[in-house]
Amino acid sequence: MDDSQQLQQVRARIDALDEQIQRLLNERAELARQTAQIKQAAGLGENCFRPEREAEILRRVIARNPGPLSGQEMARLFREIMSACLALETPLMIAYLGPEGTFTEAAALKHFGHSVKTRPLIAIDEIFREVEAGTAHYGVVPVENSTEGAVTHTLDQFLISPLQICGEVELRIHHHLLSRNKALTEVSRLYAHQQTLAQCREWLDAHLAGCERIPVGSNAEAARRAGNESGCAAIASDRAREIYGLQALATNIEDEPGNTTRFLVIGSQAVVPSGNDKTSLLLSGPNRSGLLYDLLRPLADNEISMTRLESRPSRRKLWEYVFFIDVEGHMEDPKVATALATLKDQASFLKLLGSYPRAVI
Ligand SMILES: C=C(O[C@@H]1C=C(C(=O)O)C=C[C@H]1O)C(=O)O
Repeated sequence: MDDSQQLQQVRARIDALDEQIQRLLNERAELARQTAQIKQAAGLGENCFRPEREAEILRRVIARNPGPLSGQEMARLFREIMSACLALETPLMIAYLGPEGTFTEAAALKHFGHSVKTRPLIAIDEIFREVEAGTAHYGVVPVENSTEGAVTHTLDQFLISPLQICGEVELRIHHHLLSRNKALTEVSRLYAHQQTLAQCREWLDAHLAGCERIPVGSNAEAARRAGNESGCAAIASDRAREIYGLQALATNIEDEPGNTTRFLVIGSQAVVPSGNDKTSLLLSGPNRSGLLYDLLRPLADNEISMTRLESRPSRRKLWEYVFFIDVEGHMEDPKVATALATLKDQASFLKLLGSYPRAVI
């Protein structure tokens, strides 16, 4: 058998497999549709998205995957399959911190897949309002960056919003220097979001020391401006480069190679346990010595691991703070429930922001 015959044979096998995969996908879609009908008949609401079920499916895909495709790659494919199946019913509407081309858009698509509808909004409080009003099923907002820390606008919204956290997304962030101009020497003004300027400070000091740095609302907005003005550049993503037709004068200019942003998915749904969850809460008490120690003791006593602690001004009294705490486990897990019951007695203010599956992909 010569090479071309061999190739033909292998291709014929691929074609046969593709046919099977396609048939199975449609069979799966039909079953997903049936579950949606059962849920609707049972009065479980028109939104059929189940974060805990999707997280379980993705974890199982990774655990049983023999390769050669990597577990993460396979999970991404299944992410899209579930997204398409769900869109057969009411496609989800996801509000995110825009404009188009932001990392928050990338995070929203990573979490929900590409079969959802998305709506870019220009401020974090607008996303909360849109989801509260029910015009979007979920919202996606940034909450912390591994280099620069908390996104305080998001934390402050949780003080006043009734929404729950339904999920988290982690995204590796790569920043590029984008411009209409062809050389670094032609650039005298630089636009980017404040956090991004901070994440690239060392690179900018070394390569664009004399350039004016102008903070703007988002990196996508920076890219839009760089597309309209000569002699300026933006720091933004590769997606923003495509959208605004810019050239990359330098790539991956973030100071920390592991630069990662964590996003939260907000909605009005309480998520049931998935088997690997986190719980977020807000705590505060009257300012006195040992307050934080006392507030954290019930967690330690119940062997609950805290993954994050952030403090913000309470906005009620000068030098009084609220603590944002993330712990491992679901609020229905016995140990977490015991700790929360004790905390409720001790803190003057306790607000549960939600339990949700840990990020899988
Ligand atoms: C199919 C269901 O509903 C939705 C679709 C899923 C899927 O395609 O696998 C999984 C969870 C839900 O978001 C279900 O609950 O089983």
